[in-house]
Amino acid sequence: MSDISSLGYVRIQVSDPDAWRTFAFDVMGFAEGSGPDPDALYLRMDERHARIVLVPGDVDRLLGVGWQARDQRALARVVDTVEAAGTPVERLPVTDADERRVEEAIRFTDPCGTPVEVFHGPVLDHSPVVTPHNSRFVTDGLGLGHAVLPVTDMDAAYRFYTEVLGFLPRGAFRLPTPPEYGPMRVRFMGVNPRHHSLALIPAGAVGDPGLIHIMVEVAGLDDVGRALDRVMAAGHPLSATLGRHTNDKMVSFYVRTPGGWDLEYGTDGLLVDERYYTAEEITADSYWGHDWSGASGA
Ligand SMILES: Cc1ccc(O)c(O)c1CC[C@@H]1C(=O)CC[C@]2(C)C(=O)CC[C@@H]12
Ligand SMILES: [Fe+2]
Repeated sequence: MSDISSLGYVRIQVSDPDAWRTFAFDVMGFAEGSGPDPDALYLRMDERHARIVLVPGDVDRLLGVGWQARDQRALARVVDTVEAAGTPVERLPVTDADERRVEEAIRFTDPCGTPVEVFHGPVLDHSPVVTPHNSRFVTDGLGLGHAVLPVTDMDAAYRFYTEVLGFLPRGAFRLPTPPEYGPMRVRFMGVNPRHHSLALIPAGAVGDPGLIHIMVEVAGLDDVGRALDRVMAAGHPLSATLGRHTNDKMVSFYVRTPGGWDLEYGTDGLLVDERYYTAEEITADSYWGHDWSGASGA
């Protein structure tokens, strides 16, 4: 198994924090978390201080994808294997670890330039998780959700995550592109029963924001439906309508965030049993729905 246990947090720079405040709390129903930066927005989902940290800045840009290791020994093994693979690793100073509300963290960039952090020892917030619309987020043992990243070199990135970091392949989706381009695949990887905590999508270049989407899971279809009602009422554009995916079986919709990337908001995700799972290639992204044509809501 991987020394990575789950997707712990994401840190993202945002150019329009005012729009984000309303979007995150009033519309998407995150609880307001806490943290040291009075200008940052802390999106809380569970007993962590924050799962999504939004830092105001000049452009919208992914600052770090934070992967959780079980303990300090697992983190030390990650340092060794990443350095042995030829990637320099930076140990974060205590002030940076404190800011992230973790005991210890490291940072490096993956082969396509995505900023990656690995940490252990999250500091918990035991106060009740009071979400504005009573949504309950599903994170126990599964992490915050999944991140989907654009990659310029799929083979290098896929090898790095699976062979260096030990992510488990959880199948692929062959994109419907003309045969002369050769096969282009979205690749999915997991580190726990959540079907995928990471997906990689082929991209010509990785420009800002450096992030395709973040998925968060809520406990029931009513949480998804009521969030969708609020999204439509607030006039946020849908990137994809409600639908059910063929691989993780999740019912979700995708809304364009003020940061120029999508938030996937879903429920009923598959829990993979590693004893029986074998990686597979899906031929459609969804059983129904997930209309990406932009006709609705945009
Ligand atoms: C196929 C799939 C299964 C489960 C997911 O959580 C998930 O995000 C996806 C990807 C959906 C979709 C796709 O397959 C084609 C390429 C798309 C449109 C993108 O560029 C972002 C989302 C991708
Ligand atoms: Fe997704």
